[in-house]
Amino acid sequence: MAKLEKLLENLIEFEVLESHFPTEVKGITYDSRQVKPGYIFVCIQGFQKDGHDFIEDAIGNGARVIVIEKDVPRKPGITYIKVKDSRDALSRLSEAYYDFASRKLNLIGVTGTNGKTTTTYMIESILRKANIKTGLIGTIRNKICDEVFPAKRTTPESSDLQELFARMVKAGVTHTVMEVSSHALELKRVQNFNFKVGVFTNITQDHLDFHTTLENYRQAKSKLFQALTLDGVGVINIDDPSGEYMIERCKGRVLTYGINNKHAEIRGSEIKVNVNGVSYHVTTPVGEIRLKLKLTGYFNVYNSLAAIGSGLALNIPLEIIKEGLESLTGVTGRFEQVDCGQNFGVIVDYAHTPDGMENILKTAQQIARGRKIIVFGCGGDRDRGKRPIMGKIAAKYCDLCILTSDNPRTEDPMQILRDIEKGLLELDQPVNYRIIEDRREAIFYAVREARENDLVIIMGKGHETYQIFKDYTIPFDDREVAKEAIMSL
Ligand SMILES: CC(=O)N[C@H]1[C@@H](OP(=O)(O)OP(=O)(O)OC[C@H]2O[C@@H](n3ccc(=O)[nH]c3=O)[C@H](O)[C@@H]2O)O[C@H](CO)[C@@H](O)[C@@H]1O[C@H](C)C(=O)N[C@@H](C)C(=O)N[C@H](CCC(=O)O)C(=O)O
Ligand SMILES: Nc1ncnc2c1ncn2[C@@H]1O[C@H](COP(=O)(O)OP(=O)(O)OP(=O)(O)O)[C@@H](O)[C@H]1O
Ligand SMILES: N[C@H](CCC[C@H](N)C(=O)O)C(=O)O
Ligand SMILES: [Mg+2]
Repeated sequence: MAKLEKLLENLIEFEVLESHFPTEVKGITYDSRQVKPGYIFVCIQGFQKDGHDFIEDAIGNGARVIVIEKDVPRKPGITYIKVKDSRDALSRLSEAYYDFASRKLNLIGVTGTNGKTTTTYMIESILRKANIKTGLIGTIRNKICDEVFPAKRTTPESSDLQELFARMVKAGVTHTVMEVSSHALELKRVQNFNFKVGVFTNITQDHLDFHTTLENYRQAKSKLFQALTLDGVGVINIDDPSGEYMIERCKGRVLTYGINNKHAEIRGSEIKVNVNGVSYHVTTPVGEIRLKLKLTGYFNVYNSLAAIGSGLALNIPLEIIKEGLESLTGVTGRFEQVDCGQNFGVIVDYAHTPDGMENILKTAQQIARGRKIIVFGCGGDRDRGKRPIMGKIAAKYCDLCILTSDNPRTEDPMQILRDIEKGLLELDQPVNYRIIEDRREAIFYAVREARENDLVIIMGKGHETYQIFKDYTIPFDDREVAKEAIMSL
């Protein structure tokens, strides 16, 4: 509970159009359906809907303070506050409502097209090894110490974040590691936050439906490095073509990592990838270590170098960093093996971008002893440009490609598959492929086709336990379906 007057001290540029002070505030939200008595309702003009259209619902649910960007008919007994930017106001009001919880935590933010979830898991493991009480926010789940909470999106809305932070502070958490998506940076979900560490993994094509150009996408990502604390550190991949761009925009100290660039301060070498993991050597400004990760793939060396940089930025000893990384056994739905004793391999992975896919298939090539069979699709209502590119990559690396639905959302599933097929057919060589729209059938088909030593890669949905169609969502878990398919042999 807080006094509205107190919260308004944290707002800039606002006008109280109608006031009924003093007002006790019992919560704050941007969604009329979440309003409870005594809540502030902040109206956001979104991409699909306009929050101003739901003011009546919000008042019906008990909102007594309405934050607006444009003029609306007023009702007696209700306080109306007009602001220039509702998303900014949401962030500022909730920051004050939750007693500036974000400032009481050491925030470690990870951004980049691929590797955010994996890197946050690695950093969490290091922090825990150092006996630090941690919070985690990301695609798979949110965590406060050992307590797990479901995640709706990669980076929640600002008020939901502040609420989580407040619970973290209450639980004694001192460090919070979070994924910071480009949507979050663009839509001000992390506006006014100060990050102690900002990590840049990489930028490759994705989300052009939202950002329209790669330049806008890159610029959105760079905002994380402008939001560092004065003593903050930007941990930046300088093998990535956008690394330099992030360095130029980094407000704090820079710590670079890489494999190819000999100027990288944290540098991996002597990399050996095998089916159960990867081993390599790392030089850092404070010493050298040999590492044996239980996660496989060349790309995971990059993720771990980012995690090492974060650990060093937080003054964690190298030995503890090594222990933290080596004790991580895997990340749900990322190169996860499904083993029911069958004589071929089955991997479930979350690659959903051309770069992620290429990385996984290169790893598959390094470890596979037989044919590679891929089952994948692309999400609807997301970047359409990546579809043919992914088709082409699949055809280049795999002996059999099975195109199937991912989350079609509001799009026609067959149209998505035809978009992928276009790329698949661009290759000069003949491609062995099938289109099976139903994902369950597709997985069963792949498993039935697999012979001894083959590798079936079921890609794109990883940890997801649902499939989203236009008008409904069904429970769906690639790992469970793969098990059923194997057991049916
Ligand atoms: C493009 C995008 O990110 N959109 C998000 C954004 O939508 P929006 O602001 O346009 O909102 P809107 O749906 O048009 O509605 C406008 C306002 O009316 C409100 N409303 C709406 C209906 C109602 O009955 N009552 C009501 O008050 C809404 O709560 C909202 O405040 O804010 C909404 C509320 O928080 C989000 O649900 C919505 O996420 C959509 C569903 C989404 O799919 N987002 C994805 C793309 C996303 O954010 N992904 C990133 C990263 C992905 C990655 O890691 O690769 C993520 O961080 O998860
Ligand atoms: N550093 C990396 N470079 C390229 N591909 C990667 C990297 N790390 C992971 N991947 C691939 O991308 C997939 C997603 O990885 P992860 O979940 O860690 O990324 P993310 O950035 O959190 O994704 P999202 O944008 O959905 O939150 C993995 O399953 C793997 O196939
Ligand atoms: N966080 C990513 C995940 C995509 C995963 C894929 N299964 C899809 O639904 O497109 C996104 O929202 O673009
Ligand atoms: Mg993620």
